[in-house]
Amino acid sequence: MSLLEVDDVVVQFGGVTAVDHASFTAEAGRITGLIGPNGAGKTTCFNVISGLQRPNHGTVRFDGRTITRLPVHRRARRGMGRTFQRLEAFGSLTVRDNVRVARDIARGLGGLVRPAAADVDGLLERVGIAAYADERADSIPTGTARLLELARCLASHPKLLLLDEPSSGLDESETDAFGVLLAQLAAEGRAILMVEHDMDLVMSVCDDIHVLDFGRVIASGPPAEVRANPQVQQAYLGYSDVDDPAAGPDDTTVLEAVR
Ligand SMILES: Nc1ncnc2c1ncn2[C@@H]1O[C@H](COP(=O)(O)OP(=O)(O)OP(=O)(O)O)[C@@H](O)[C@H]1O
Repeated sequence: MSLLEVDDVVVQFGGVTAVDHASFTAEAGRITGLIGPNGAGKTTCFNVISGLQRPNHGTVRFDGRTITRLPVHRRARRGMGRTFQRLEAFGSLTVRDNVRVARDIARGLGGLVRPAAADVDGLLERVGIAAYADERADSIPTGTARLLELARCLASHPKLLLLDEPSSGLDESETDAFGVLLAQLAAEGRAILMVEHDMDLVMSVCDDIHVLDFGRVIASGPPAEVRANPQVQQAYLGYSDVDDPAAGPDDTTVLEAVR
């Protein structure tokens, strides 16, 4: 059984079908990519999983239980953590205090079993931003702020990490370090589900990838299989090297060109 199961989910906004009978999973100990062109429905799927958006149809199961109608805070209590495309840190607090607040909120959500207090400085060290501990959160670079979001998320000991464009704002070497960190976080047993536009990162760190297009899952599988899928190439660039093998770049370039 997968830690997260999204089953036949439909979300409609008026006449727009943002998610169209989408089914996919994320497994403990693995990094799963959710990719697709702009407007494909990735953020809406994240909202359905985290409880911000009620689906018109379909089911979300987490850790063996149906959570489709569970409010956000109860999902968090069960072990779901999320970072957002838009940064959510408290700008006037220091980086360290931001993580401290996240930790304290998570402990407050703890219900019968309060999670152990996370080691705040240890978390800053872990995501590589200890040098910014005493800086105000609104004064740090965007890439660092994304790592702060990750540290805040980790402070609640999530079983599932939902990461929305976590690498945007990171430079190349920071992205490489981030990839290593993700692999470690997954190896410790967490499930990571990531929406990410950096195809190099997606292809190098993900164990499984689901591709959305117009709200539908058009491909699921390991990176090499997804990268070679003509429907995926078509969805991204309106080009398939199966239609005309001589017409375009090789499939690595096709996906890299999306960035
Ligand atoms: N609250 C809303 N009201 C109306 N339409 C919406 C709403 N949220 C999303 N949509 C529409 O649903 C579709 C899917 O949007 P969504 O933001 O989930 O896509 P996405 O894959 O995350 O895109 P991006 O990569 O640009 O963030 C789009 O057509 C979008 O315009």
